[in-house]
Amino acid sequence: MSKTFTPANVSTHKDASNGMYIIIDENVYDVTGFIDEHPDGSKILKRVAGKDASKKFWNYHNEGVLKKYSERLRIGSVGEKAKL
Ligand code: HEM
Repeated sequence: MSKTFTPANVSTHKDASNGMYIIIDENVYDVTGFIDEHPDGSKILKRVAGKDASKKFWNYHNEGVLKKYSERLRIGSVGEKAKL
């Protein structure tokens, strides 16, 4: 299932109480259940929860990482209007 989120909506998902979402390019990922598995640790991911992390993501990963994890973590995309 794919939803459309506004950046403002994603920004409310910044800690465990409401789930942790991050934006990479035009997509939204729910990393709540992934944070403790992240190979470089949870801290760095918690710091960008609720935000657009595209620049940082592409500093450290390649397309293959997104391909591998998209099916599990992608929950939708960023659009002008939230269709929740
Ligand atoms: C959907 C989100 C993310 C996924 C699925 C993910 C996955 C991974 C994986 C699989 C690795 C191991 C190295 C590799 O296979 O390339 C890794 C390393 C790393 N990740 Fe992430 N990551 C995510 C988001 C982020 C974000 C937002 C940041 C920074 C704010 C970050 C920072 C790092 C760093 C610094 C490393 C270590 C790179 C290195 O050793 O060269 N990651 N991540």
